[in-house]
Amino acid sequence: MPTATSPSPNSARAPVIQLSGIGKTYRFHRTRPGLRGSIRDLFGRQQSERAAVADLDLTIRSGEFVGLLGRNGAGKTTTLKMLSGLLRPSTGELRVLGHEPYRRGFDYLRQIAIVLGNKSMLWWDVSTRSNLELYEALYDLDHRDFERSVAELAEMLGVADHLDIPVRKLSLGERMKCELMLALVHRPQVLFLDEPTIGLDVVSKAAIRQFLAATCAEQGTTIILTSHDMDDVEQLCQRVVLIDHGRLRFDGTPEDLVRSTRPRKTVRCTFADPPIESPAPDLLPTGVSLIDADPTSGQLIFETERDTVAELLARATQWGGLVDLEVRDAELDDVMQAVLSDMPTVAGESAAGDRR
Ligand SMILES: Nc1ncnc2c1ncn2[C@@H]1O[C@H](COP(=O)(O)OP(=O)(O)OP(=O)(O)O)[C@@H](O)[C@H]1O
Repeated sequence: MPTATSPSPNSARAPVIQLSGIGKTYRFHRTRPGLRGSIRDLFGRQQSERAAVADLDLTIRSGEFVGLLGRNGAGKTTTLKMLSGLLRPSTGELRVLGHEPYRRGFDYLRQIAIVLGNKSMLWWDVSTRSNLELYEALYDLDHRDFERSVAELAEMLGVADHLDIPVRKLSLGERMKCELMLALVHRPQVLFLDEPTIGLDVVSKAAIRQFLAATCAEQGTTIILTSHDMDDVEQLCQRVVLIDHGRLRFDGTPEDLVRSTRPRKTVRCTFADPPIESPAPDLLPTGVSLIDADPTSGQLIFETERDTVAELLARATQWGGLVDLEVRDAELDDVMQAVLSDMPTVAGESAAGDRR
């Protein structure tokens, strides 16, 4: 399990988001089971608390596209909610664009946007255009700038034909694109995305990823994304921040995460006529292992240290009949699976007092 943090590749740019010792503890009450339990609850409820985020230090710079990763319950949404001002941190100092987000000052809100994949910000009974016009009034946008933004966003997202249809009649993919339009119509500097591609088909996912990549690259928008879809992360994020039980476990590039977790390379050799199914270990360079052999397709798959790849390729060429080969790092998906299954599953909950 990697614990190291590596410096951001964008360290020359201005910090936009700064978290120092940020923690969030939820307080809630537990209900007792059964009728007797409900009656006892009337006279005093069991209080509990859960530390969802603890001691988080992080700096994110202008124009970065950062993936906030972790398994279910790791504290990603809580972190995004603190960043966007929906929640106030219990401890620590948090600044986004120089503002304390929880104050929800208008100056701050007009510079950010949040898109929650499982919660709509659009008003369902009216069209997307009406929703956009509401935002135009809310943010007091210049009408010509607004029209230009709407036209550009609609073209980039391919939703020009859907703008005048009531939101409830849109498909999930169409609605998600309209959610993004609504979030970006006032040209925010920072965009928070919580699972924006959840439940979408491959075509819609690809369109949204392309749009987000262009928004970050062309507009310079700083984007923080949480997603369980590692293709989102691999294709979009220059940096990944891995949290577990609300604590920072890794901060670096996706490539660094892969290398520090699964440093070995996979070499897939395809032979016209597979020469060996289970090669004797002395046929392979030291440190190379055969992890799969498929005589039907003629494929042999090896795992090897980086510096043994060339030697393995030289041997494979000598075996004859080599028609194709592929050398690659482990997939981010496999890496995340390895990293997450490595982490202990303790619940960060404690009784805060029992007012019986
Ligand atoms: N309002 C709340 N009251 C009490 N506990 C909460 C509340 N909201 C979240 N939690 C708890 O805080 C922890 C972190 O939740 P959070 O939603 O931030 O996780 P997450 O990483 O976004 O998970 P997922 O990937 O499943 O969305 C979880 O254990 C969750 O049960």
